Amino acid sequence: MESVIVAIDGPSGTGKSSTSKAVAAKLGLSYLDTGAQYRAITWWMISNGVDVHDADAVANAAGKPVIVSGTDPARPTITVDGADAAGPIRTEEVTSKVSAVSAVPEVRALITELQRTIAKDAEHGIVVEGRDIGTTVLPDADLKIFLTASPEARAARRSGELKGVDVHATKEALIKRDAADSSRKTSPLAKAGDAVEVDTTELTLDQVIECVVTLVDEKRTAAK
Ligand SMILES: Nc1ncnc2c1ncn2[C@@H]1O[C@H](COP(=O)(O)OP(=O)(O)OP(=O)(O)O)[C@@H](O)[C@H]1O
Ligand SMILES: Nc1ccn([C@@H]2O[C@H](COP(=O)(O)O)[C@@H](O)[C@H]2O)c(=O)n1
Repeated sequence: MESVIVAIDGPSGTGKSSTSKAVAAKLGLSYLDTGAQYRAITWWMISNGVDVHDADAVANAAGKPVIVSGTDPARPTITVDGADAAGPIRTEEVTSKVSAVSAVPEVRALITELQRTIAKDAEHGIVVEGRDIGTTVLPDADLKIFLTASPEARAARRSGELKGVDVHATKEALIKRDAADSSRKTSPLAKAGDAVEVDTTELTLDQVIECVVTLVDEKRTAAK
């Protein structure tokens, strides 16, 4: 198996981005952060005065922004209408509104199409991380991983990133976002039936990376 497609899904803060970037870099693969794309379209909606809780308004505007993702794991990029969106998509406002926008079927249809095109064009293969990659976007991925971790571990990790942020409030916000993402009708956050579940609660990031690299190697060996 020359080119390999790896799907990594899971709830917020389980280590999807950190793991996917490192695995892609180690194996010479491309990397796609699909959460960044949903954040980018949310940022565009906010910036253009679209009420994110009005699903019809979001659906009508969904085709307007041009979202481009750079897939080098050493320097992933995201632009909206040509402007760098890497900073603005990480604000508290975008984080609190992204689940409403990502639940709109028209948004998901457009972004899913974009994701499939990027995966198809990745010459050496790609690691794609998100919530519905193994179930919907790339159901034929060579390897599917579903990362989990306790809410306490995830909140502690996030609070470590954002100095001075209250761990309890962070935990509640994570739980709320996961509940919204898991309960939406279209393509909810879910583990694919054939995904390997890795509980990262007691693992270091390096151990998780090693685990995924080993699983990819096993797949490649089995395919020879
Ligand atoms: N196994 C681990 N042990 C300790 N810290 C970790 C581990 N995995 C990731 N982290 C840290 O946890 C934080 C969240 O990780 P990351 O952004 O990769 O999660 P995520 O699943 O992509 O989150 P989100 O879905 O919200 O974007 C980062 O600061 C990262 O360095
Ligand atoms: N495949 C995906 C990926 C993400 N989402 C939505 O985007 C939000 C932000 O994701 P992060 O990984 O950057 O935290 C997430 O909460 C989902 O609402 C999605 O729907 N599908």
